[in-house]
Amino acid sequence: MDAPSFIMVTAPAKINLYLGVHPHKDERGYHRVDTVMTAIDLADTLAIAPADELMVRTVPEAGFPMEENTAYRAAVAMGEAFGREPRFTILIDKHIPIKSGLGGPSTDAAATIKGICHLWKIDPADERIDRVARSIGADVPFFLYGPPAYFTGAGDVMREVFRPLTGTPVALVKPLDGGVSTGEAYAHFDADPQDLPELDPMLAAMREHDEASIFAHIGNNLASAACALMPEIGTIVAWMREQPGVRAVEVSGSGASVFAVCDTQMAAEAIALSALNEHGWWAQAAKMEKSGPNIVVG
Ligand SMILES: C[C@](O)(CO)[C@H](O)COP(=O)(O)OP(=O)(O)OC[C@H]1O[C@@H](n2ccc(N)nc2=O)[C@H](O)[C@@H]1O
Ligand SMILES: Nc1ncnc2c1ncn2[C@@H]1O[C@H](COP(=O)(O)OP(=O)(O)OP(=O)(O)O)[C@@H](O)[C@H]1O
Repeated sequence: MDAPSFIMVTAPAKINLYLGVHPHKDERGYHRVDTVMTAIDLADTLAIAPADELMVRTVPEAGFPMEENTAYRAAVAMGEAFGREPRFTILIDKHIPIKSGLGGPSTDAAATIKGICHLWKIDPADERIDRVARSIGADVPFFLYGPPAYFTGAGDVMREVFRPLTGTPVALVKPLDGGVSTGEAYAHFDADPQDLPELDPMLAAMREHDEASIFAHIGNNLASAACALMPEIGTIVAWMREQPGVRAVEVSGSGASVFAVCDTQMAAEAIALSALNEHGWWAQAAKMEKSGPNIVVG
């Protein structure tokens, strides 16, 4: 059988089990951040095929120019880093909502980088890859590594990898329309900085794979900026805390999504259903995953 003329790459979302934003910034204006992230099984899918020129399309259609798409920017950056022309058609099936704090733009970029590595037969461990990833966005390196991990620097420097929490159920809920822009959330944080949640107990719990302790130490000091920019997020947090079968609730990254770690998949699905039916919010049940983007065809 002939090899397929395209590859398919899954691009899973993430949630931040811990996010601690420090008040000081680096020379680029990026905040120092400590974060523990895990991938989840809500995913975009990318089809990447060799073509005459670089073209990126999304379904549903994006309301911004293709050149601004992180997948396009990642392909251009790969071309520059490896001295080749990135001639591909990239079709992205979008399932991860935009401005949701679930890392959609970043995972699409990481999936593009992994896909191009595969097509150009580049070792993904090549040192140029990490630089390309960081040039697209702070969350992109996480998606290249995959398992739950502790990142520091601007949230783009990997410090420690942990055992996956694969299969742990989560309910995701966000306001139906709109979201929070990451840049605006950080700007709001500067105007009203918040204390750091405790990091060491979370890292110890991740090392010991102690689920009860991990979920007891979930925290995010960017959450109040997200809630200030979009007060409905605070309503969702309070509502989710009252739902049965919930172990922990937190805003993911810069919002607008809120996640609840649940006892069972059924509890996560019941929460998603009530959020949708009773409040008209966007909602989805998901599970924690063990890796970032994966090539599934090709
Ligand atoms: C909120 C998180 O998702 C938590 O994982 C990340 O910190 C954000 O990662 P991201 O979406 O990949 O962010 P980027 O696209 O790199 O940055 C968007 C904007 O957020 C702000 N930003 C981002 C990361 C960081 N450590 N400090 C910042 O101040 C900057 O204004 C930047 O222009
Ligand atoms: N592949 C992509 N998918 C979605 N949005 C993209 C993509 N590429 C670029 N964008 C731009 O990114 C903007 C959203 O980025 P932003 O970082 O604010 O939100 P996010 O979806 O919450 O991502 P994150 O969780 O990484 O912070 C969109 O409004 C759009 O203009």
